[in-house]
Amino acid sequence: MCPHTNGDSAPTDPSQMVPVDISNGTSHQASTQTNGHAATNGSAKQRTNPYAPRASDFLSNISNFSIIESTLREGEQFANAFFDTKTKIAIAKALDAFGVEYIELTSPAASEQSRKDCEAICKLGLKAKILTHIRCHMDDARIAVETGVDGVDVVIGTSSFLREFSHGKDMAYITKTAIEVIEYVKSKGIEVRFSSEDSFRSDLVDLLSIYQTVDKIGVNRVGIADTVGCANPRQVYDLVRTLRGVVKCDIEIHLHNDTGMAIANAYTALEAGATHIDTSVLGIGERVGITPLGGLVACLYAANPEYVKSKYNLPMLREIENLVAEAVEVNIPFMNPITGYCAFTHKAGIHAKAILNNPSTYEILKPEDFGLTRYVSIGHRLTGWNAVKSRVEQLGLKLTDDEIKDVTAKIKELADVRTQSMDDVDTLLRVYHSGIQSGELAIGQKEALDRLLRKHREGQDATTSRDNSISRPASPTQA
Ligand SMILES: CC(=O)SCCNC(=O)CCNC(=O)[C@H](O)C(C)(C)COP(=O)(O)OP(=O)(O)OC[C@H]1O[C@@H](n2cnc3c(N)ncnc32)[C@H](O)[C@@H]1OP(=O)(O)O
Ligand SMILES: O=C(O)CCC(=O)C(=O)O
Ligand SMILES: [Zn+2]
Repeated sequence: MCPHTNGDSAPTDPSQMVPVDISNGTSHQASTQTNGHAATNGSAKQRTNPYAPRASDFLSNISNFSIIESTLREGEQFANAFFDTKTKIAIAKALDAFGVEYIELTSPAASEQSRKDCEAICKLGLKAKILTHIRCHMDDARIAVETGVDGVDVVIGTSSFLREFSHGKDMAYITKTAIEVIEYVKSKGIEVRFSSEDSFRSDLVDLLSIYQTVDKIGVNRVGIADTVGCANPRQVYDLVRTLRGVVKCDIEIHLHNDTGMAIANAYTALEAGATHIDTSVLGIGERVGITPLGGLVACLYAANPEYVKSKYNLPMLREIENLVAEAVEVNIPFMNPITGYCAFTHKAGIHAKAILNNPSTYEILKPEDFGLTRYVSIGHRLTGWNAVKSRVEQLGLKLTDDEIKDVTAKIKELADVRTQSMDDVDTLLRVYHSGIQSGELAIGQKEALDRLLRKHREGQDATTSRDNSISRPASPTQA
């Protein structure tokens, strides 16, 4: 496996982790769901979460949205990205199998190979609709409609920065060209979207006026773009909501992550009435990229798990992220939602105890819904006797609670020097258990325990060196 990618969301040394068996009646399923947040069934009284998404909000599309997956367009703008045809096809097929509604491809005007790749992906017969992304220009539009795409995403900058320093056109020219391009694409019987680049630094009157114009001529969607990642959730809510009152067509949003707001802004856009969200796998794109597919899915799953599970093949997420990470030669970030390597590993004793009783205490996402495993880490000084007890039971050892507390103290003493591997902990538990069984050990007899551990280690060293002398095979190079 590529060193950059993830095998599971567990730390690289699984020997330090206890996989938690959720089939023992302590799973999320044993709890009840309240607005996507699980509440315990036991003595704890259930209350409605006042901060949960309000189903009564008639504008909200939290449970009614489409993803426009732009790894093969915005993602190709990531500094490290080069996708050959085979890789593009593999990514497109994986995204389709995951269930995204749209796949957006680089402009066929960018290069001859980009055009051929666009045609090749259109011919795959995927369920997802294939879009390409072009400048607001008739030359690009003519090339795009010939590729076989299901729709064309048209964009042009409307902020004074871009009008002055990018294309140099005024709003009258932009509006006239937009109408020409939209009508042309529509005449070919395919979808068309019009987007203003750098929307959050554009004049609101200019924006609403051009969106209203293109809505009237029958554009399928209008797009808002936070091209420089400057927007905050409140600004996103205000702009989307205002636009919702002005156009009848769908509303797409494209959010850059320069200030870390891309997921929160996407969520807010849906609450305000946006219908389509742009994503890329791992968020790759220009600079630090855009709303990541995995992070958005995590956020929307937390709001409505059943809806998200019904739309997308969630266990595929890890595979898709690994595919793209490998293609662009980056690591999966350790703090990535869902697939970050510690995303479902619990460490502190207080957390571990509660998780073992009911995973919903410290998890908003169920690892099993993403084909992943929950782990409890116990070989460290923050561990507690409840976590150790769970391991004792997994190993089939019989110890009283007081004995488990006693051996937990030993784990902490050892872990004050260095973190103990799972093998270290298991050995200690077994030695402790056999000492208790044989009567060589009683609670609190630290020296006796140290003696037993030393004896065990010496016995092991002897076995290992005997084994080595008998069975160590000659290495291939020596043969
Ligand atoms: C915010 C975004 O991510 S938008 C999408 C970005 N995507 C891309 O840029 C796709 C890859 N780009 C390319 O391959 C090339 O830039 C091409 C083929 C599109 C254009 O290449 P060139 O003709 O060599 O122009 P260059 O890239 O230097 O400059 C962009 C040109 O497009 C014009 N332009 C920029 N944005 C737009 C727009 N939205 N609509 C119409 N024209 C535009 C500029 O004025 C400039 O025109 P000029 O040739 O008269 O100076
Ligand atoms: O077409 C769009 O809506 C967005 C274009 C883009 O990538 C951006 O503005 O950052
Ligand atoms: Zn972008």
